[in-house]
Amino acid sequence: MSDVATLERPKPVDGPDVAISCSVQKIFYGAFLAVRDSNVPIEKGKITGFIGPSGCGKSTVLRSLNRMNDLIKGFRLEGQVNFLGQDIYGAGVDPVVVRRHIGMVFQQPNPFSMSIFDNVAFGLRLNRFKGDAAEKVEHALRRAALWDEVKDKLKASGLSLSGGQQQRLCIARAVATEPTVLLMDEPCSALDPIATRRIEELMLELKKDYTIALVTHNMQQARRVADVTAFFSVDISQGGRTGHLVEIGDTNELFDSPREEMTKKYLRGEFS
Ligand SMILES: Nc1ncnc2c1ncn2[C@@H]1O[C@H](COP(=O)(O)OP(=O)(O)OP(=O)(O)O)[C@@H](O)[C@H]1O
Repeated sequence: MSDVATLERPKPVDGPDVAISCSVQKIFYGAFLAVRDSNVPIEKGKITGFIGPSGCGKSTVLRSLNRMNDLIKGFRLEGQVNFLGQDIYGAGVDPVVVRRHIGMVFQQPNPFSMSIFDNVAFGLRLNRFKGDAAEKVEHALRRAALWDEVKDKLKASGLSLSGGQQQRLCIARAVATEPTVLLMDEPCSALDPIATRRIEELMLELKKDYTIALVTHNMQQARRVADVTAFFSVDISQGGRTGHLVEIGDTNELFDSPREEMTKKYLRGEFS
């Protein structure tokens, strides 16, 4: 019998401390069952890290939290994702509005080919912001710990910045619209160790104002920054490759005394 078969189905978690209650029964890409049975509460004011082997569905689940997967042909979610009690997949819910409240930072820094200022102001314009854009842009750049480095060259192209600066620019762009939650999909994987540390410090700073969900390949990074860690794995027992949540809990507890045998094996490096 596989480890998977012995696991109980986790129960959906909701409540006043939960910003996003994610209750996935199944996620398909076309006919392919990519993720099953994964209930992942994203707690307010905390960093929740998603770890697990390649292909276990970390990014798929993360992108489901703000309907980013809607853009992928064949994507289908069975289950429910509630943001502050509202079903984000409910009839009449505008995904653009969802993404204003639940922003995203991607693996590769992806500034637009426009000035530093315009990169940050982009989301404001998209959301028809009528107030003082300069003030908002400065505030966002300060929140992303980039202001001092770019304040004298706001008209320079965002693409002229270093990789680490570009990623902080993308974080500034994401926070400019004042979201409640930030989804970060391996935000440091393209960065050197110094730029990575900088982003990690920034995440710890940002969690004072934002709830964060973070996909990371780097278990040490999860240990350093995540308050809560969700471990996903891949079920190959039925001939497929379906990802699923194995366990979620306090980061130190998950790393030091995991409940599930599969988590123990992964942490011991027995599979990757
Ligand atoms: N756009 C897509 N179309 C079809 N299948 C996809 C798509 N995106 C992901 N998948 C598949 O869904 C499964 C989960 O992928 P996902 O990227 O979510 O995993 P992951 O845990 O984030 O992987 P990694 O750590 O390698 O980035 C994989 O089998 C992957 O091949």
